[in-house]
Amino acid sequence: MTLSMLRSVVRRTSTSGASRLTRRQFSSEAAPERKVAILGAAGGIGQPLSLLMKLNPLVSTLSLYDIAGTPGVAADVSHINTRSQVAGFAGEDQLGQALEGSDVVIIPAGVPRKPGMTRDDLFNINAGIVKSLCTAIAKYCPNALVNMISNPVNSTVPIAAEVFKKAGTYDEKRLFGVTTLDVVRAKTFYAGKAKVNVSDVIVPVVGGHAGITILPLLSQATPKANLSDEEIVALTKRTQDGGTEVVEAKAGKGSATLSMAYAGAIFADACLKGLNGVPDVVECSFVQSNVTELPFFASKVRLGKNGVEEVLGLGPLSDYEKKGLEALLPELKSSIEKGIKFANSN
Ligand SMILES: NC(=O)c1ccc[n+]([C@@H]2O[C@H](COP(=O)([O-])OP(=O)(O)OC[C@H]3O[C@@H](n4cnc5c(N)ncnc54)[C@H](O)[C@@H]3O)[C@@H](O)[C@H]2O)c1
Ligand SMILES: O=C(O)C[C@H](O)C(=O)O
Repeated sequence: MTLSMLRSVVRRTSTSGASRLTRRQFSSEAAPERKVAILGAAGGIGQPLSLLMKLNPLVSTLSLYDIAGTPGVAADVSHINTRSQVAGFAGEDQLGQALEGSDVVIIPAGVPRKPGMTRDDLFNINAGIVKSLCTAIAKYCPNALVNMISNPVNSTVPIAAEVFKKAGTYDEKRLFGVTTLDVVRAKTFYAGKAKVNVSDVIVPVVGGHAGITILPLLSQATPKANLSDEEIVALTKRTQDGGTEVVEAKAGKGSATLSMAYAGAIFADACLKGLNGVPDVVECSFVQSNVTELPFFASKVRLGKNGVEEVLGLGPLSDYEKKGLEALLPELKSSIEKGIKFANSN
């Protein structure tokens, strides 16, 4: 892959074409100073995500944090010929320094699934990791936009919200569960079935980020295609099971890392564009929401200078999607409640 191909990754968005404007609007010299911190930067997602964020011209400082291994990752990516200055931080005593002044904090820290596990099986380990990292975010960069990748996202986002509430720093506009990989998958699978160019495809994915809580709205997919009901069901299920497809193929060696780094880079890029005032930046994300009766829900979100500018509604749903929505609410509710309970009792 050439450098220009890699760079083009960060110029794309999954639900909005508007973000393609960025490189025209901000040359790297004119773009504001932006610090991005990656927590878990030495991991399977963290390393390729560090590479992709190093290629993003909107980043001026890239801060790579992990419990170990980050000085090496930082030294490696720092030799790449792009704008940002890179620094690696390892161990808890360097976490504050890693976070201070961050505009965007991306969190892929935590354990991944093995075959046979659900994302919820990661809760016991990852909930504690997320809680301690968010406690540090509240202390060292309370105004940062937080991009939560660590699973189970349906619970880790509510945990983060509770930690920030307790610290008195919670701003619902600044907390995001990263569900971009579901959109990336839905686009790829839809493009294959509809026989259209994937770069032209738009598919919103709503709900949450686990199994049936992932609901691609294929009735709203464009370019339009004449797919049968069976094809819609199969595409929905494949999108819902996309993570498991990768976990099984990796056969014990973890879950999606490369496609997740791609998705995480798209979402972080959208956050930076929003912060920089680029208009009409829209991505799907799991955020505090009034779209359903649940306190958190993934849907299209307009990003702006303060983070979430507007949580967009669902739009018209097919009967199949209405049933999918009804079915996902109880599971999503219980995952959200589990996160809230953990944060308040530990
Ligand atoms: N949201 C999504 O769509 C999505 C997609 C893929 C994976 N994930 C999740 O992302 C997480 C990471 O996956 P991975 O494949 O990169 O795992 P990995 O094990 O390869 O890397 C995780 C990294 O986190 C680090 N870490 C652990 N505790 C930490 C702490 N307290 N502070 C900082 N870093 C810490 C580890 O040292 C490791 O380097 C998993 O929970 C996985 O389920 C989410
Ligand atoms: O499936 C997983 O465990 C990782 C991630 O949530 C994914 O969707 O790939």
